[in-house]
This record gives sequence, C-alpha cells and structure tokens, in this order.
Amino acid sequence: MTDLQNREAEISQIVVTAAQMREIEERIFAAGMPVVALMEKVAGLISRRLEAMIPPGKSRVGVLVGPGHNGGDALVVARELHFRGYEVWIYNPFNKLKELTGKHLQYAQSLGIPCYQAVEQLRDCDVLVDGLFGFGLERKLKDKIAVAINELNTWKQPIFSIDLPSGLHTDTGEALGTAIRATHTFCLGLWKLAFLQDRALDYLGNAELIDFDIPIADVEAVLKDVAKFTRITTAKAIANLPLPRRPVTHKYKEGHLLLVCGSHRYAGGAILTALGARASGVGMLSIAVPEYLKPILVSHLPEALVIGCPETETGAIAHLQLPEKTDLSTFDAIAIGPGLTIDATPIVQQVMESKRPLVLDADALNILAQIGTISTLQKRQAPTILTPHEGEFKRLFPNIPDIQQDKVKAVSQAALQSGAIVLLKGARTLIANAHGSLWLNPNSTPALARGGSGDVLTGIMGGLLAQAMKKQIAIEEVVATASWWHSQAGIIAAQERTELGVDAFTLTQYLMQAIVNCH
Ligand SMILES: NC(=O)C1=CN([C@@H]2O[C@H](COP(=O)(O)OP(=O)(O)OC[C@H]3O[C@@H](n4cnc5c(N)ncnc54)[C@H](OP(=O)(O)O)[C@@H]3O)[C@@H](O)[C@H]2O)[C@@H](O)CC1
Ligand SMILES: Nc1ncnc2c1ncn2[C@@H]1O[C@H](COP(=O)(O)OP(=O)(O)O)[C@@H](O)[C@H]1O
Ligand SMILES: [K+]
Repeated sequence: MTDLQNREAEISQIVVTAAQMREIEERIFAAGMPVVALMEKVAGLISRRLEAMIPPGKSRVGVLVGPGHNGGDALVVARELHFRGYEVWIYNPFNKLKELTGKHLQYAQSLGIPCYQAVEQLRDCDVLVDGLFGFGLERKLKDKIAVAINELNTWKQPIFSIDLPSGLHTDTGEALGTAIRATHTFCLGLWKLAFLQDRALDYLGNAELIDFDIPIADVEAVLKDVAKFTRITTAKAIANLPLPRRPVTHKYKEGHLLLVCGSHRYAGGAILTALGARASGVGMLSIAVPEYLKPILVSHLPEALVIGCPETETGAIAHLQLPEKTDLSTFDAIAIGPGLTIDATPIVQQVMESKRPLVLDADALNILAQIGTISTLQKRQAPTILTPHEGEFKRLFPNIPDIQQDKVKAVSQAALQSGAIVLLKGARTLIANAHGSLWLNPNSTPALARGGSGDVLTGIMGGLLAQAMKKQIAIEEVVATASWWHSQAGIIAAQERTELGVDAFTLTQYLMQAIVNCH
C-alpha cells in the first residue's frame, strides 16, 4: 500500500466526538496553521466536489449561511461557485456572525451575490448547500430558524450539507429541535459519531468524508487515553477473515463450532443459523437440536454433525446429549439461542458453565435475562458475546433506561456492567467491550429488517469465532467482522434483488459473494 492508501485506511476507521474534533483542531491551530487558511482549504475541497456533482451553466445554487464557522465554510463555497460560473443566492437570517464569517459575507456581497433573510427567496434554486450549523451546535433550534428548516425540508431540490446536516447533534445524532434532511453530507476531516447512529440516518443522505490532511499524530495525541470508537471498514474486516488458510491443516484445526438452536415451533431458525455458520468456513460444525428436527437439519446440511437431543413437552431441547467422549470443552466456540424458545432454560444454564467462548442470541438472551444477566455472566470464565436487538437489550439490562436517548452510552454501560462483548442490533449496529471501546458498522441496508436475518448473523459469528480461537484475532474484531459480512451480503443482495428480495435464506446465499467481491 502507498502512504496515501495507508492514510485513507487509517482515517476511515477513526470516529470522534465534537469535543475531540475541537481538541484536534486546536492542536493544528496551535502548531501554526491559520484558521483562515484551514477554512479556505476545507471549503475549497467542498467546492470542487460540488462542481463535480452540480451541472454547471444553468444551475442556481442556494447557500444557507449560519453564524459560526460552518457558515464561513458555506460562504467560501458560495464565492468559489460564483467564480466558477454558477448563479449563487445566499440565505442568512442572523444579525450576529463570528468575525471570520462576517468578513466572508461582506466580500460575497461586494461581489454582487444576492443575500436574503427570508428562506422563501431560495425556493427556486436548483440545489441547496447547507452551512447553517456544524459541530458547534449544542442548543436546541427554535423560532425563525427552526421554521425555516422545516420549510426547507418540504422542498424537493437536493441539499448538500457541510460537515453535518444542520440541527443534528454531532455525538448523539439527535435532531436538536429540527434538522436539515440532506441528500448528501460532506463530513469534514474525521467521521463524527452522529454518522454511525440510527437516529441520524433519515437526515444524512449519502455521507462522504472530506479528508483535509489532519496529521495522524494530532489525532493519536487526542485519542490516546480515551475510549476508542472504531468504524468497521472493509479492509479491516477482510484482514480479519480466516484467510488464507495454511496449506497443512485439517478440519479440527479450522475450528469446531457447536450450535444449540431450534424447537418444534422454530425449526427454521436452526437452519438459518447453521447456513450462516457454514458460510464462515468453519472446519467442523456440530448442531444440537431437538431430536425431531434432526432429519430436517441433516437434509439441509449434510456435512454437519447433527446432535438430536431429548425434548421437553413443548418441543424445546430438554438437555444436551452430546456424543460419547464429547463434552463442551471439545468445541472451540458455542453459539446458542435462535429458535430455542424460553422453555430451554436448563440448557442455557449448562452452556453458560462451559469455559468456551460463547455467543448468546435470541431466546438464550431472554433466558439469561430471567436467570439474571449480571450474576450469571460474572461466573463465566470465558468470553461471552451478547447480540440483542433493542427489545432483548431492555430485558437484559432493565437498569439502563435511556437506550433511545443515547445508544452508544447504553451499549457501553451494558458491556461494562456485564463484562461481555455486547452487539446491539439496529440499522447501524454498535459493538462495545468492557474496556470502553466501541466498534460501529457504517454501512448496511434496511433489506435486513426481516425475520431470521439475525439468526444468520449468529451463525457467521459463531463460525468465525471458532476459527479465530486457533489464530491471534481479538474477539471484538471477530464480532465486528461478522457484522460487516452480514451487512455486506445484505447490501449486495439488495442491489441485485431490491430491498424486498432479501429474505434470510436468500441472504445466506450471498455471503460468499460478499467476500469474493473483495478479493
Ligand atoms: N475551527 C475551524 O476553523 C474549522 C471549522 N470548520 C467548520 O466550522 C464548524 C464549526 O464552527 P463553529 O465552532 O463556529 O460552530 P458552528 O457549527 O458553525 O455553529 C455554532 C454557531 O451557531 C450558534 N448557535 C448555536 N446554537 C444555536 C441556536 N440554537 N440557534 C442559533 N444559533 C446557534 C453559535 O452561537 P452562540 O452559541 O455563540 O450563540 C455559533 O455561532 C465545523 O462544523 C466546520 O464546518 C472547518 O472549516 C474546518 C476548520
Ligand atoms: N433498518 C435496518 N438496516 C440495517 N440492518 C437492519 C435493519 N433492521 C434490522 N437490521 C439487521 O437485521 C438483523 C435482525 O436481527 P434480529 O432482530 O435478531 O432478527 P431475527 O431474530 O428475526 O433473526 C440485525 O443484524 C439487524 O442489525
Ligand atoms: K451544516
């Protein structure tokens, strides 16, 4: 890789809060870079991107200007587009501007660029550029500016937001009163936390990072002693796949996974989980299911060792009946939960006692919540991964009340309290460990919002985990890689089949394509 590619790979993984971004910028200014020069550089980069995206000639560009440096960026963009031959109109309803922003406004007006205080004046513009507020916004928007943003959101033209859609909180992604619904957002310098949060997705449009050469040393200096947020990238995920295989190997060296899943009521969950595990390439796959399901599983996965277990009256697994000379320590990893039903409590308790890395999903999480999340996990002597959706999360951690307010905080607290690695499912999945670090999955598709798609994730994760136990890959990276793989398969399947065409079984059929495409 060239130095430039290395930088791109490194920068694309970093995620910062508003306070961290400000600290990084302050270091750059303290080192001698003038604020004016940085604004000129950043806005120059945005202008060039806009010139490539907005047809020249007949386009009228409306530029929304706020009181701070986000407005300053917007005014430099307005000036540059004016000189490139676009017709530019400015909206600025503020009486008090930061000094630099005021100077840029004065110059733009001296060039004859019209400037309006009423947003309606910009209604006929072909494109809008939003520079109202950036990472400096902390107070709720109200009155005239909130009304203006709500009005703008009813218009049809594309909106390009500078740094982030005005109104969004940089860290939580919450709309502070209201926020611009952008078509495209230019995130400046480093990815801000808001870009990886579910609640921001309706506002961001296509998000693009504009790298303006922040020295990595400054980023490292600021992030050195704090909990890290890592954006999961394709390059990192691919590097953490168990590829290439060593030439001299055998099936048990490539990981042995035990899946515990299924019931009379939920047979399909077991099949989907197993198909996810199959795609992971795991060396040996054992699947414990109720006796009644054994023939069905064998017919779908002839390569797997299917263990038929005694059943409860309701058709759940009553207890694990492993083959002779086998106990739970035989396996490199265990994944338990999909389709179990709540009647499988004894088996969850049994598996929790094993000293093997464990993925708990679905009903295993509901059972864990019933038997006591924290007290049970405290007794574990091996790593545990919990993969709840929001409902399961609330049952597991009833003492964490404000999950909606701040999911990043909630999932971090859950990991801290439980000592487990917690993957909170959603439109943008979050993963936290007990040391305060977080991994965020930036790309996914609503095509995955379908019954059974989480079961596939559990299978992939279990399979990767079993293989990772034979190698030197951190478990958090395995979890992040599984989440990436799941989403990528969904994205590719949705591209080929639309967002309606990605049922969970179909998803399993795209898992290989997702990684073949990257090699
Ligand atoms: N540092 C740099 O040189 C670089 C920064 N860059 C750019 O600067 C942006 C950050 O600039 P920023 O810090 O000036 O804050 P910004 O986001 O423009 O908004 C804050 C302003 O809004 C005001 N305000 C707040 N709440 C309000 C409300 N509810 N209703 C009304 N007003 C409200 C607040 O006023 P005050 O709180 O003082 O009343 C303040 O004036 C960043 O996102 C990026 O685009 C890049 O060019 C790279 C170089
Ligand atoms: N809107 C969405 N965008 C992206 N991914 C989604 C969306 N909704 C759900 N998903 C993903 O789909 C999966 C659903 O899992 P889960 O809720 O456990 O379903 P099930 O139990 O039916 O298998 C999770 O990995 C989740 O992150
Ligand atoms: K903005």
